[in-house]
Amino acid sequence: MQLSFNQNISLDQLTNEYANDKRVRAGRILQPEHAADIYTSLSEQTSYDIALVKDNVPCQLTDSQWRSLSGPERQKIHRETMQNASRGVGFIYGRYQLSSEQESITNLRALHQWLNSDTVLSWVRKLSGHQDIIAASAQATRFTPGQFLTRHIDTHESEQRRVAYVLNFTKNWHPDWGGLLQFYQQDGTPRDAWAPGFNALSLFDVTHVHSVTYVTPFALMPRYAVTGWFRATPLA
Ligand SMILES: O=C(O)CCC(=O)C(=O)O
Ligand SMILES: [Fe+2]
Repeated sequence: MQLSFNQNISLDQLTNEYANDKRVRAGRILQPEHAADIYTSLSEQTSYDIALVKDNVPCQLTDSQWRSLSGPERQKIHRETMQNASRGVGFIYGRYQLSSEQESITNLRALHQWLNSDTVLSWVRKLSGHQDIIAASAQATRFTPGQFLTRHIDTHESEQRRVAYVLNFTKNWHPDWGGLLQFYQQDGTPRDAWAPGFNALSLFDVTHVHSVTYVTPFALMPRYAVTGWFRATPLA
């Protein structure tokens, strides 16, 4: 599968919008049949680790690691996650890091290659003004009820991230289910929030303060996305 932008979107218009506030989002970004294939991969072929903060260190537990923990060990992790979150720290969500060289899930490999294509990288360079962007990292994420990612910025010293992207693959998401990409002013005052869509792209400068709000217990489906950063360093 060779991905491409949906012909109906205007990249120039998105470039102009980004200039206002270093943020832009667009629906129907990929050709619909390609978005459908990626959704199938995210919902049926991807096994997600649990990303969380354990003993004050961000880490990932595989499904089997999680299942091999005793009840009290899981409760301890849950308690730490909740205590951190009460102070606005930490996260818990499903995460699958795409391998840049040998990604085995074909549709996700195609997506990662497309994100690193000249077409996409040169557009993001133009849109953001960051001429030093040379690569895009990528991870698949799944937020299920009770999961969240607290307020943060995405700057990263060694990766030299410039622009964050979120490609959402969530059909008929109800905004009351949470899982919103919430933006904040620097002092923590909430700004606007973007609900996840299907085949929808959000792009924002890594200095924007943001979070993924708590996915409520009554959300009827997981929130799937492919996210990452356009960066000035090569992928490992
Ligand atoms: O999934 C999203 O909407 C944002 C994810 C995010 O902020 C991150 O991974 O740093
Ligand atoms: Fe982020």
